[in-house]
Amino acid sequence: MLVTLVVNPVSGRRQGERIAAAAAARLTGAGHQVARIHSSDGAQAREAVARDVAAGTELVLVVGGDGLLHDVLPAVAERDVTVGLLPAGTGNDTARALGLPVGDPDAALDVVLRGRTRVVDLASTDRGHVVTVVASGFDSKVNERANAMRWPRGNQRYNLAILAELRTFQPLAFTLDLDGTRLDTEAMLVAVGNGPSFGGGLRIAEGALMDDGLLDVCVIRPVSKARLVRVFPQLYRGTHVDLPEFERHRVRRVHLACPDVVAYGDGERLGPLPLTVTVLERALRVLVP
Ligand SMILES: Nc1ncnc2c1ncn2[C@@H]1O[C@H](COP(=O)(O)OP(=O)(O)OP(=O)(O)O)[C@@H](O)[C@H]1O
Repeated sequence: MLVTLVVNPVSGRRQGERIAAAAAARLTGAGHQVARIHSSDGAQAREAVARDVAAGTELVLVVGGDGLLHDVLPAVAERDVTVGLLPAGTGNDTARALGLPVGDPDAALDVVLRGRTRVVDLASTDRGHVVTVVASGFDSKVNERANAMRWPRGNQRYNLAILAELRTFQPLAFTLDLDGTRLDTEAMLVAVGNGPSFGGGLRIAEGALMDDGLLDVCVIRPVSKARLVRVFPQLYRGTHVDLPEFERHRVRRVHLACPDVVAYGDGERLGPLPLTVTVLERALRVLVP
């Protein structure tokens, strides 16, 4: 089989190179022909993948996190090619949603070599496709703050940004269009889930299925800051969906508007609202356990 290996050397704790080298050796040993893409950013990676897909590669193996897959989605969505994932990122929410082993590159490569495919939907916007969650509100304000900080690095930066945002955050006035029905609502955040989780296992859209032809629009209505801090851990279990402040709408298309709020998709900055998100059914063929 003709395999394209695309690697983000800076994903996670810079483990991409090591995982990619081991994968290339095993794939070659199993008789596959492996072409490695060398890129220094996501846009270059996307262009190179698009070239390989046009030239007939059969499998695009993505070694990185949600961000790298997000970057190459336009080159593989709705194309006659299969995508394999070797999770090497920080969050790896796509891999989690697909039930792939996270933190065990050998086991992830076993999945690739066994080759069971699943066809999943994508969330489509005019700023690219998203495979997991489009999020806007409290979380995107935290992201904006963290991205503007030079210090400290890693998780500590996010923790500081959360504390700073908690001090000033006020519920936001969203206007949503849900398959043609308008909803004006105050919210802490609005997340549009194709998959269930973002941010490394925060199951904000618990119950979202990646192949149901629908997007789960999840609204967290205003809660006090003390309650927000108290219920936050429930996001890791997905049990927040039973709270009275949680509201869900399953739709094919949603338009989100809210002044001074940006949206993130797959953890990458999509830009300021307004934004329309539409389900793109059966758009990605991916290897799963
Ligand atoms: N070849 C590359 N060189 C440098 N940066 C890249 C490359 N490919 C992608 N990137 C960028 O690196 C950033 C992080 O990518 P990635 O998602 O792979 O890792 P992560 O952030 O550690 O994981 P996750 O998104 O799962 O938390 C993304 O913004 C992506 O655009």
